[in-house]
Parts: sequence; C-alpha cells; structure tokens
Amino acid sequence: MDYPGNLFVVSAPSGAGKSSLVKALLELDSQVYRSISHTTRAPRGQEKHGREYYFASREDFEKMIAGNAFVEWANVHGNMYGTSKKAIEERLAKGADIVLEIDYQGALQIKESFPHAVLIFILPPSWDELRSRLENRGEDTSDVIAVRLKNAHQEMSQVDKFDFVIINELFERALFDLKAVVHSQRLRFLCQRRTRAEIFSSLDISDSLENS
Ligand SMILES: Nc1nc2c(ncn2[C@@H]2O[C@H](COP(=O)(O)OP(=O)(O)O)[C@@H](O)[C@H]2O)c(=O)[nH]1
Ligand SMILES: Nc1ncnc2c1ncn2[C@@H]1O[C@H](COP(=O)(O)OP(=O)(O)O)[C@@H](O)[C@H]1O
Repeated sequence: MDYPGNLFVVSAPSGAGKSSLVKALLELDSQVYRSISHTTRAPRGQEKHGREYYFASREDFEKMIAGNAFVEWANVHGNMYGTSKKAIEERLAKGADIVLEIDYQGALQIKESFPHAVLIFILPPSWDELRSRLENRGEDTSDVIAVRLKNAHQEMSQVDKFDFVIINELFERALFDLKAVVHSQRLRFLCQRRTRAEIFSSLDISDSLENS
C-alpha cells in the first residue's frame, strides 16, 4: 500500500505528554490531521465520542476486527484500541498528512503496512515526573495509574524501534522538535516518494534537465 500523504505515528507511555503535544501541533499546522481511534475504554470526564475517540463496546470492536476494518489494533492497559482503515485511507489518498497517537504495538504494525510511516517516541524526563503528570492530570484512579506506570517499562524498552525520540521535559522545546520532524519529513518526501520528472514538472527548470 502506498499513499501520497505522510503518516506520522506518535507513541509514548501514558502521561508522557503525547496528546498535549499532538494537540499543540494541530493548532499550529492545519495540514496535519489526527486520526480518531476506536476504543473499548470508558470516556474520561471531558472526552466526547467522535472527538478524542470512537467509544465502542467490546462486542462491536470484535465485529470490526472480524470485518477487517482496522489497519492496526492492540490491547493496551486492558482495553482494545484500533485505527480504522476509514480513519486514514481517504485522507492519505488525498495527500493529507495524518498523525496517529497509538501505542508501540500499533506503531510497529503500521510500519509493516506503511513502510514510509515516521515513528516518533515521546519520553518523559524521569519516572517521578511521569508519575506526577499522571497524578496531576487527575483523570485516572490510583489503580489505573499503577497499571500505566508498570506498563511504561515495557513500552519504553521499544524506543530503539522508532525513527525519532523526543524528550518532553520543557513542553515548548518538545513541540519545536515535533514540528522539526514533521517539517523535515515533508522536505524528504519530495525525493523519497516522487520521480525526478514529477519533482521537476512543477518547476521552470524541468526542460533544461530533461535529457541529462
Ligand atoms: N494500537 C493502538 N493504540 C492506541 C490507539 N489509540 C490510542 N492508543 C494507545 O492506547 C494507550 C492508552 O491511551 P489512552 O487510554 O487515551 O490513555 P493515555 O495514553 O493515558 O492518554 C496509549 O498508549 C495510546 O497511544 C489505537 O488506535 N491503536
Ligand atoms: N512538558 C510538560 N511539562 C509538564 N507537564 C506536561 C508536559 N507535557 C504534558 N504535560 C501534562 O502532563 C499530563 C499528561 O499529558 P498528556 O498529554 O495527557 O499525556 P499522554 O497523552 O501521553 O497520556 C497532562 O496534564 C499535561 O498537561
């Protein structure tokens, strides 16, 4: 499968700041869209169906798996999460850039199906900071936080399978790094994904290089 749009995958342990960073990126960059995943997790306080996630029953989620509706899915912290084909294929085919906020299992599945996908891993500066971000977010019970911190060890051990690592210590610095990755991929895209004729066809220099 190959598409003209760029596909960015952002993974991180819970609380590292991936949702905040992706949200800030989208506010600054109108050419990038966030894919909305399906999940069996219950909505948090402010979350809305169709905005943060499509919230689904386990039964409906399993029907979607059986119907081959997902490009990737995984069980994360005891809930099912998946990216539907519908969520990304139409937009990518139109040349839009898509960002997926998914776990490392999903990220690795995406790389298999979309070798051009750019995998970005966000790390917190320390365990203490990760814990305090989860606690201060105030969305999860202490049991849920404990599971997420425990799973963070396994998740962080996957970091070397990613193309880029961003340390989210100072938020603005991490956002700058994320923007830099997106920007550099757009520039690289020209050479990676287009023939020379396609690159030159939009430029005045196309004729002079035709026979070289
Ligand atoms: N594989 C996969 N993981 C997902 C998807 N959507 C979200 N996740 C991951 O599931 C994990 C839990 O997400 P969430 O419940 O929103 O909690 P948070 O990470 O604490 O914000 C995170 O690692 C997400 O990146 C998806 O469509 N596929
Ligand atoms: N660089 C940062 N410094 C301090 N707090 C941060 C930083 N980045 C994110 N946070 C806060 O940490 C909490 C977790 O961030 P969030 O984006 O929800 O993480 P994730 O999506 O990875 O679970 C939120 O309350 C967020 O406002």
